[in-house]
Amino acid sequence: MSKFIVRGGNVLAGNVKVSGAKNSVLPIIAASLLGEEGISVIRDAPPLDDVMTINKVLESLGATVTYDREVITVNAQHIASCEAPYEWVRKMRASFLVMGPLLTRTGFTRISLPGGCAIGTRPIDQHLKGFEAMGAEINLGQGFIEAKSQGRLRGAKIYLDVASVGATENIMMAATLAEGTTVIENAAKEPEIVDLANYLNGMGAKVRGAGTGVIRIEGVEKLHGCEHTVIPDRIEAGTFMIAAAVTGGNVFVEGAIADHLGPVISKLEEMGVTVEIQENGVRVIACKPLKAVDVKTLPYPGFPTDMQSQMMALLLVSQGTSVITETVFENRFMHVDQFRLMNAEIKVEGRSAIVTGESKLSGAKVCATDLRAGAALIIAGLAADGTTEVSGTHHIDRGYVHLAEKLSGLGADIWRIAIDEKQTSQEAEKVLVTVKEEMPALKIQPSWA
Ligand SMILES: CC(=O)N[C@H]1[C@@H](OP(=O)(O)OP(=O)(O)OC[C@H]2O[C@@H](n3ccc(=O)[nH]c3=O)[C@H](O)[C@@H]2O)O[C@H](CO)[C@@H](O)[C@@H]1O
Ligand SMILES: C=C(OP(=O)(O)O)C(=O)O
Repeated sequence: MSKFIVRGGNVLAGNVKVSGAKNSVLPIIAASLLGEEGISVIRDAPPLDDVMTINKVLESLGATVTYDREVITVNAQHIASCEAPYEWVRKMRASFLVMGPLLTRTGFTRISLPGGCAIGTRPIDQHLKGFEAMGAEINLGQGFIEAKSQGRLRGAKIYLDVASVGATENIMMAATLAEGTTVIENAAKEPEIVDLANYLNGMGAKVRGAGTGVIRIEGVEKLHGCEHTVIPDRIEAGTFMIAAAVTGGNVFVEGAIADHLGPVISKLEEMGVTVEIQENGVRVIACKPLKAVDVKTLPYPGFPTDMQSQMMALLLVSQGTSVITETVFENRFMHVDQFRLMNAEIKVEGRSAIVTGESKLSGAKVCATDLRAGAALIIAGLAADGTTEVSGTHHIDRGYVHLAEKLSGLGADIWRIAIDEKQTSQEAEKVLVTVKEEMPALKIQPSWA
C-alpha cells in the first residue's frame, strides 16, 4: 500500500513528456490475438498496471508476450485456451476486449464478467448485440459469458444504440476475420479507435472509416503480426495541462496532440488560459484568476468524461460558479465527497454538479475513488493550503506512468510513501510528519532528467 503526499502552493513550470495511450494500447494488445502468423511489436507501450494485466490475460490464453523498455512483443501463433480467467478480467474492464478476437479466430470464447472503475453499471449489451448479428450464439453463465459460432462469423450491419468505445473496438476486431463485410453504424469516433484500426490494417485487415460514425470492415482469411507505435495519451496530456493551469504555471506538454484535445483546449482558453499549439506538443500558460465555465461530457469529439474530475478540480479555484454535466457515465461524481473533505463547495443535482469557485482548498486525507478521480485529487492538492494525502493509489497506477516523478520534475512537492499495513496509525502519523518535514530535501530527480 502507498499514498501520495502533495504539498500545495508551487507553480509548475518546465517540460513533461506524455506516455503512450492506455486506452489505445489495451485494445491493440487484445487485437494481437488475431495474428496467426508472425510477431507483433508494439512501441510506446506505457508501463501501467493495466498493461501488465492484459499481458497476463494474453499469456493465460497461450500467447508469448515480452515487455522491455516500453516495447511489447506478442507471438499469438498458438492459442492454447479461449477462456480468459476471472483472476485477471475482474481487475480491468478492457480485458473483455479479447472476446472479439478469440471468437472470430477460434469460434469459441468464455470470459468472466469484467471489472474496472466503478463509475456506472457499464453494460456490455452492445458488444453482444454485434456478435449475435454476426451469427454468434451467446450464453450468459454465472459470472461469465460464452460466445460460439458455427464456422466463420458473417459480416453484418450493426447499429450501436450508444456510440460505445469498447463495443466499436470489439466488433471491429471480430469483423476482421468474418466472411463478408461488416458495417458499424453510430460507431465511436475516439482517436483510440483510429489507432486500433491502423494497427489492424497493419496486420492485413481491411478497415475503412475509423474516426467517423460509420466503419466498414471487409473480412479477410488471415491476419499477421506487425509493428506499431501507440499514440500519445490525450487524457494524461490533458491532466498535465490542467495541473499547470491550477497552479498558474507555464508547462510544455511534450507529445500532446492538439487535435485530440480540442474541447479541453477550448475550455481552458474560455477560462483565460493561453494554449500554444506547437509541432511536438502544447504549451499551457496560466495566470490566475481563471474564469468559471460550464462543461458537459460527451463522446468524442465532445469533452471527455475521463477529464471531468480533473476539470472539476480546476473550476473549484476559478472565479464564479460552474455547472458540470456528466452524460456518459451515471455514477461519475464520487470524487465530489472527497473534494468536500478539502473544503470544496459542490452541489450535485442529478447528472449535474454545481461547483462554487474561489474555494479556499485545504489539504486533507482523501481517497481516489477511481483512476481519474485520483489524478483530480492530486491536482486539487497542488492548489490547496497545506498537505493532501491521497490513498487508493492502485487506481492511479492503472493509468498514469510515474505521475509523482513527472509532477515533481515540474516543481511540485509530491512524494509517494509506502504504508505498512501493520503500522499503528500513530506510527504511520510519525512517518508522515517526517516526510512532510523533509519533503523539500527528499524531492526526487525524475529518472529521465
Ligand atoms: C479502456 C477504455 O478505452 N476505456 C474507456 C472507454 O470505456 P468503455 O469502452 O467501457 O466505454 P463505453 O464507450 O463503452 O461506454 C460509454 C457509455 O455506453 C454505455 N454502454 C457501453 C457498452 C454497452 O454495451 N452498452 C452501454 O450501454 C456505458 O454504460 C456508458 O454509459 O470509453 C469510455 C468513454 O469514453 C472512457 O471513459 C474509458 O476510459
Ligand atoms: C474509466 C477509465 O478506464 P476503464 O475503462 O479502463 O475503467 C479511464 O481511463 O478513465
